[in-house]
Amino acid sequence: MADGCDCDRNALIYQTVDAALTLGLSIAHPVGNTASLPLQQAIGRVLAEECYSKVDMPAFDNSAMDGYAIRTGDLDEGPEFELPIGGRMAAGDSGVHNAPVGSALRIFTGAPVPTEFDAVLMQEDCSVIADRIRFSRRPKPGQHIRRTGEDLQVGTQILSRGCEITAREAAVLASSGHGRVKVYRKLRVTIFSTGSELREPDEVLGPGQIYNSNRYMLLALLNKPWIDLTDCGQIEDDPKLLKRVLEEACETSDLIVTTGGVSVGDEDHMPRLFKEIGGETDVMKVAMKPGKPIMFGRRGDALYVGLPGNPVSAYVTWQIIGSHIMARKAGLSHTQPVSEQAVLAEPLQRQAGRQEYRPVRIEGTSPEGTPQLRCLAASYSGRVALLAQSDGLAVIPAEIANLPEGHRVEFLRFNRLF
Ligand SMILES: Nc1nc2c(c(=O)[nH]1)N[C@H]1C(S)=C(S)[C@@H](COP(=O)(O)OP(=O)(O)OC[C@H]3O[C@@H](n4cnc5c(N)ncnc54)[C@H](O)[C@@H]3O)O[C@H]1N2
Ligand code: MOO
Repeated sequence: MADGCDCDRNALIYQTVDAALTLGLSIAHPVGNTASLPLQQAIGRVLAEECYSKVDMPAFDNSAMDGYAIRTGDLDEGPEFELPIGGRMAAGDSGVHNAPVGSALRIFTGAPVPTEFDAVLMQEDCSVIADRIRFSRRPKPGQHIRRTGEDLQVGTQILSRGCEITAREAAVLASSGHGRVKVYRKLRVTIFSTGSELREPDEVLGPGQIYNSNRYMLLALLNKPWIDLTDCGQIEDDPKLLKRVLEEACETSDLIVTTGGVSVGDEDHMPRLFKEIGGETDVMKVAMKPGKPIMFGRRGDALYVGLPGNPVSAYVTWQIIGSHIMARKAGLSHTQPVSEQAVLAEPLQRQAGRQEYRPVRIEGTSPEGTPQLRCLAASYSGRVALLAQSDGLAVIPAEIANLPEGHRVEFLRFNRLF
């Protein structure tokens, strides 16, 4: 399949993926504004402050089990032990009790353990006869008691600035007494797809027309609680129109993401138009496959990322470069993709020159537990159906052309990308 991807004559004048990414991150300053929100409204947003626990966790000594609290000093030699039940303590009780010395306290999980009691017996280990308990194993002092502050002490840092408040962060914030938190304001992102050939998936296609897949791919990729998205849909390859939409988007957005029109054809207007509206271009071409014509730059505080039109190229360039620029701009601190090691299930020959991100499927697992990858096609930048059949991207360094079966490669799983 001819897809415009195999011309590497100019690869040496292109920027490397690492250099482009470093540059992109250096120009993506987090949005300045922050807001203090009630925790329930802050869920999904990006934390804009360091958070410290406001309480000891646990806040008081409490029982880890339903059973009986006792004083180990009350026990005689054994082998059988017996104590009267002298009181009762449930979760939410204050911890004040009237159990006389030498008696056990009926207790439930989460209930305060009064200081004079030093062990809790699980009820499964006791038999209850009338109002007495009998048990045969001597409990260790401290058994089944969760001590004040053993999880976290008041003042300990629980979260760093720049994390996304997902379920785990929300839980620790709530448990440590944070009813409000400071978050970055939502990132204002505008998207549009350039191309006169594009139609919506519910329309009838005319000659030379295709369905716009990049629009829906970006809508899905940018569906984040910390993004305020403006979708301008499809824009014809009309320079005047494209220029107006791009200029307006630069005035109202922190980030503009477009697809198509960044290559060298007569209808590829975006680099020139961005310059004409006063934009400064930082990167024009990257030595990556797919996706060598990716551009990004800035105009005032707004960043512009122009992705190539080919759908797989657009997806890959977004995942490898664009998404990290966006994440940094939104205030997120962890922006690098998480990769793992894998091996090729078959040999691979290719043309060296560009760092390649090839769609692969996990075929099996090696005896050492490493995923074995099968490459689905050598030429794929327009084959969007392939993405849905793949598990991730195998990263092939620019200088390598021949990779034998079993060769180790870096593997980016789709479900660990943005
Ligand atoms: N002479 C050269 N031609 C091309 C080069 C080159 O270096 N020299 N690079 C090729 C590579 S690589 C790519 S990738 C494409 C990128 O071109 P553009 O970003 O300008 O994209 P378009 O030409 O607008 O579209 C390319 C291709 O993708 C289809 N497309 C565009 N938008 C969508 C969409 N929203 N949904 C689905 N498909 C879309 C479009 O119809 C084209 O087939 O340039 C090569 N050419
Ligand atoms: O078809 Mo191109 O190399 O992917 O961006």
